[in-house]
Amino acid sequence: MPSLSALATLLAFSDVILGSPVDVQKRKPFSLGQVERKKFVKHGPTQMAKDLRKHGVAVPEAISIAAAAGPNGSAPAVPGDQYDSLYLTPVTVGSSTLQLDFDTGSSDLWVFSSLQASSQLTGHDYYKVDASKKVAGATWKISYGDGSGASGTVYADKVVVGGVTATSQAVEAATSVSAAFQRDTDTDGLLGLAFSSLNTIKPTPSKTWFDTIKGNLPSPIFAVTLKYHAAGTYDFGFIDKSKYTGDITYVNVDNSDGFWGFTATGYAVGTGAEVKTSIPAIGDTGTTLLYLPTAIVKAYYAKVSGAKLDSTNAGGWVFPCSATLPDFTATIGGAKQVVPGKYINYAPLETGSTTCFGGIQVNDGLPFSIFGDIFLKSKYVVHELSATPRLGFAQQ
Ligand SMILES: Cc1noc(C)c1CN(C)Cc1cc2n(n1)CCN(c1cc(N)ncn1)C2
Repeated sequence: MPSLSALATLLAFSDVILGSPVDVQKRKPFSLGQVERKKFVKHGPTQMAKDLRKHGVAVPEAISIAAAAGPNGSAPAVPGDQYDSLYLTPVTVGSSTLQLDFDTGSSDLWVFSSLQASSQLTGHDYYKVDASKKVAGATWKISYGDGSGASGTVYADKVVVGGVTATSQAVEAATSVSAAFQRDTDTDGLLGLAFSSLNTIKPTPSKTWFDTIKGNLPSPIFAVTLKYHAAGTYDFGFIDKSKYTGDITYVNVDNSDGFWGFTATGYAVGTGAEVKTSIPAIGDTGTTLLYLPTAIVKAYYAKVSGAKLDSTNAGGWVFPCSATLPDFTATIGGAKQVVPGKYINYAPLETGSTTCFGGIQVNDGLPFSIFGDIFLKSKYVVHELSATPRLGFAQQ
């Protein structure tokens, strides 16, 4: 077994020793300016593993183990309230540690900041901006599906998640946030994990944190393990077999609109037969519920005693909190993904109410279905940001 230093030497001359055939174009002499990459901290074994793989050389176990222990990271996803309305993860931004909502349905890393009126900051941790890090002329403004939103200016600063550091990440410092965010004193901002094409910074969009650091991971992946009324994890750069059962089923992603898009091919309610139908959808950790076509939602609540659509008072499908809810199954990549019925009771309409709001609601007005937290919290979901992006689903 060659030593790590021997492998380092090997790799230092890998282009020569491995003799990878090089197709040298006949061209005029030219020189390429070297620009040092400052964006992240390198990890030797990870780089070795990548270089060996690039040249088709089997990666020795010692390197694989060292790489797996490399700059990959794991961070907790803690429910923001007793109903799993959202999940929060600690992130170091500059010199502040903030609780951010990791959102695979958007692509801005924005934070409450010292630029806001102090009245907006009550109950929040916030980013203390450093004028020397301001990105001149850059602004941002984001609006979400529920009408909430925020806007502000941009700073280039250190952002650390689960021990993985981006040394100069675009940090979107809020100058103003909507009332919903002001009221939600648990959330100090969002960290977007959709595709960078959705980033709202003007005049030049920036990369998401994951896009910034993915090249320094053993693999360009992150895995989402949200849990029912419990803390889960966001893992970066590795797959943790202890977090799922059975196999991971992969599907190709359509990211043409910047989302983690996929198509489910059928559904079932409870023990009923599968109904084969195409369900265009996105995975979205920033959305609380599971939004589906009206026909599917009606078929589901037809099996719930006392369920009704109360658009006026409740804004959706409700049922007696005592109701027994059937499981919901979506077929994705040929695999049956089951959501336990009890996960589909989101919350009482208000504290003490005996009427509960459904975790499955209609996707009216949306161009696709949204597989939000109600679906995700029974799954282990691998997000692979490779040349052809993929999603992998497994049962927790
Ligand atoms: C939500 C929520 N529910 O109960 C509480 C508390 C909250 C958080 N609170 C009200 C404030 C808030 C509003 C939003 N968020 N947080 C997260 C981003 N939002 C998204 C993301 C996305 N991918 N898709 C749609 N909207 C809207």
